[in-house]
Amino acid sequence: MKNILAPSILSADFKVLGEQVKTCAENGAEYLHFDVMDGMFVSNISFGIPVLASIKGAADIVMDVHLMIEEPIRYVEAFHKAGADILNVHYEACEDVQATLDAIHKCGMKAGLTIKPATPVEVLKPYLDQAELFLIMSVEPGKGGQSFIPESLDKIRELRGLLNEKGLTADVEVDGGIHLGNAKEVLESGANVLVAGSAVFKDNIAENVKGFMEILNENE
Ligand SMILES: O=C(CO)[C@H](O)[C@H](O)COP(=O)(O)O
Ligand SMILES: [Fe+2]
Repeated sequence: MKNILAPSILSADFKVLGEQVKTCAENGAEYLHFDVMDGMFVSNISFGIPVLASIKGAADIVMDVHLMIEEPIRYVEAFHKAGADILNVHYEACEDVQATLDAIHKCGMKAGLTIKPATPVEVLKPYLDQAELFLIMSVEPGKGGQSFIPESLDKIRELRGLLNEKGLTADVEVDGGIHLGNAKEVLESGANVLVAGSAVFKDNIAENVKGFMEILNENE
């Protein structure tokens, strides 16, 4: 299973966003994690459709969009048009999860289904063959720079186990509090896509991405 780094631009320097995205891609990051917050599902507001459309051309990288918004089905088409490749929606934010995943697929995007730290993996069972990616939040969604919740490791193991039982090879992505010191154990638990915001965009971005790529490649 391919291991992938998804730098979260929530911690980027927006004055030079395009350059920083290019640095991530040039040093091995394959996904760019794009956190959208609506001030309702989470209390913060981040950025949205025009920013995505604008950075789409900055580098050759898969746009992995994490929608922390209520009723994301309303915006599926708009994010597709702006350049999303993978659209992650929260289980907790959808009135009709299946209809939302279907809408994402209808536009030709990959679907990601996301759960918050307090939501059990069990709720994903009906959708295991309905999404290409499952995102386990390892912090409370809403802001970057928080500490990894250790119980997330059990959730990752449980989810990978359920997928394996069914012979499914979906991406298991983990988001929140990931750094060079805990990346290996997150991968060993069964994740293959690591989101990292503050650990990538502090100090030397190229060196940080290279450090993650080394761990990702060693643990494939
Ligand atoms: O979805 C998110 C927050 O809601 C971010 O993707 C996440 O927190 C990444 O930031 P960091 O690596 O600094 O924890
Ligand atoms: Fe995120």
